[in-house]
Amino acid sequence: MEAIPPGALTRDLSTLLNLFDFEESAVDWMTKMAYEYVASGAADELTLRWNRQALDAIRLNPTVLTDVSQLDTSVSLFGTRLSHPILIAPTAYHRLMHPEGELATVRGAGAASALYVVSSFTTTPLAEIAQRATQPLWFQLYVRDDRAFTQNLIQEAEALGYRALCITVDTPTPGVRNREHRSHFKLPDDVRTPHMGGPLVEKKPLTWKDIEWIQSFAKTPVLLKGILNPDDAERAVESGVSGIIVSNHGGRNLDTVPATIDALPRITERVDQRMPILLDGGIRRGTDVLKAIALGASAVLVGKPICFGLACGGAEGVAKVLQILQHELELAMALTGRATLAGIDRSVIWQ
Ligand SMILES: Cc1cc2nc3c(=O)[nH]c(=O)nc-3n(C[C@H](O)[C@H](O)[C@H](O)COP(=O)(O)O)c2cc1C
Ligand SMILES: CCCCC(=O)C(=O)O
Repeated sequence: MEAIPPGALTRDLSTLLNLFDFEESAVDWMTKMAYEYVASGAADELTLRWNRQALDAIRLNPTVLTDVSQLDTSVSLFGTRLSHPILIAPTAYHRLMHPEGELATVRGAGAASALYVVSSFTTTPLAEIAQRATQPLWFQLYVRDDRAFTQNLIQEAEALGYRALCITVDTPTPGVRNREHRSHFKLPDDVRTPHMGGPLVEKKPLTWKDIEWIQSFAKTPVLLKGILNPDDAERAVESGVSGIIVSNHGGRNLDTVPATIDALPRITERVDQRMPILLDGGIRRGTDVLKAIALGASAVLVGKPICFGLACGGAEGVAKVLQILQHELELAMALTGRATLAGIDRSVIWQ
């Protein structure tokens, strides 16, 4: 790994005003390999681009002269009250982005009152993250062929106070990652993943039977991360899981699947309030959060911007990314005449 640039922990973030600024600045603070790993999408990166383009293409239909003097962005998920609906998506290898890795992320989450979904590929032990958490944590699970290992990992996370389990179901294999390969992605020797051992090279298929098996002993709510197909959403309801995350893995797995915001309305319709739906993919502006909620999401997650925030400024960078998005959401609510998240319905979308 190249040396961490001098002053890495004290750089000035005041000129970074939105999430795109963070991405642009992060290029200067990351190794080429780390930047390519985070920023790239699968194959021709069509889905990666569509995630953004589809959000941009949605126009808003504001209501004027409503009382927006008291904005309330809070939401309850599985019995936990959150002060805003913007969660940290699980992303691997934070020590590749900043020397403090996940310990910086969890401090940033605390400063921004954000729920943090910790990746199976964390480069910091789950216990150390939990020790420093002041906001709720969830755990993202990659199911390994060794099911006893998986069961132990789930039980370890639960015992440490992780409050929900997000099982990633869209990655029977990683996708075509040309940019990652071109930059010769390899974890530096001093960056380890204490809960995963090696990379994902699983042979035993993960199926609905495994989801039932996990639910037979899991004590915390189980969510499926990576649903795009309404039939799968229906099956998820039938399988008794507590929620789903509509996700195309940030455009990193199967290229040419639709933007998540385009997949959301059909899933919302099919699920018909039977469980909460979360969404990630391309959320960069407060208006994006508002659009996702209008189309049926209870909350959203952000992936790449958190990695870029971490690279630009450790905990402070993570907190600032989240605070910007949260503030932009408040402005979007005030300007569309919606004082609460419950008030953000489809009528806020220009049809
Ligand atoms: C660098 C990086 C690493 C990721 N690692 C994981 C992971 O370990 N587990 C997982 O379920 N998803 C992982 N994801 C996918 C994210 O959880 C999320 O679905 C996606 O990044 C959301 O899109 P966005 O980056 O446009 O916000 C990763 C994404 C990125 C960019
Ligand atoms: C095999 C997946 C590793 C982490 C991940 O989910 C990602 O890079 O998107």
